[in-house]
Amino acid sequence: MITSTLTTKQTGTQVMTEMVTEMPKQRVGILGGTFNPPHLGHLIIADQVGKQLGLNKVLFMPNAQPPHIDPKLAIDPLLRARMVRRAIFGNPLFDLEMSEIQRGGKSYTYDTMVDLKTRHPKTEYYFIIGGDEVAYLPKWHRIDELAKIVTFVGVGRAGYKKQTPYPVIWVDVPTIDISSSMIRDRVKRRQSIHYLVPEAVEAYIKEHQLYHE
Ligand SMILES: Nc1ncnc2c1ncn2[C@@H]1O[C@H](COP(=O)(O)OP(=O)(O)OP(=O)(O)O)[C@@H](O)[C@H]1O
Ligand SMILES: O=C(O)c1ccc[n+]([C@@H]2O[C@H](COP(=O)([O-])O)[C@@H](O)[C@H]2O)c1
Repeated sequence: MITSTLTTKQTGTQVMTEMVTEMPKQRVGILGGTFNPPHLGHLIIADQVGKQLGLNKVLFMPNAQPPHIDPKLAIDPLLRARMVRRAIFGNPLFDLEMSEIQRGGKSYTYDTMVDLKTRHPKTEYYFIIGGDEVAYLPKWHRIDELAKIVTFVGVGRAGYKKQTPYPVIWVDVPTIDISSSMIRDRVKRRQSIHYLVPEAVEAYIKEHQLYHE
């Protein structure tokens, strides 16, 4: 905010006036996920949505504990976050958002978005979800309130239905049938995951012997 002193022409009196130089409104995408591990499907949807909607940033936000999945299936959040950091490295549109991991416990999106909106009230958030997940929105914690503070962005995924009682912006992205469960399964069976995950993630999985059982 810039405050300047002006002298008005008619009265000659000195008045303080505030020339408020507003920060331009930030439009930020959030790709929340378990990222167990991150794969090319995640990178493609985040990049496509960010560019097609002209967003300032897309934040990859690994959860601490996925709300509706058996937490035992997800490896340590810090390992998942490190893989995400490696996966997004070099793309200036992308950043890592650690607030769910820092908060710990079950990562309900409503709690996270209230926290982010409180810290960044002028930012508009676009919450990106795979088309398969859109069908489950009615089951999300405090979904009616969440729908008022974020805009949902749905992206195509094989076998999804575009039906939801909540407003969703649909963005067309090339369909890529890769999932984290498929990657885990391939590692377990000693099959190649090359070109399915970024090379740095492949190296990390190998180095730390992840998903071998
Ligand atoms: N190939 C894909 N195409 C479109 N959306 C995807 C794809 N993979 C993941 N997503 C979406 O990205 C978000 C985060 O996904 P998540 O980290 O749970 O990975 P996942 O591949 O769905 O994992 P899992 O196979 O373990 O369920 C979710 O909204 C999910 O629907
Ligand atoms: O808040 C909820 O009730 C809720 C229920 C299911 C999923 N989510 C969020 O949706 C994102 C994708 O979830 P997942 O399980 O596919 O990794 C992730 O950020 C989850 O925290 C959130």
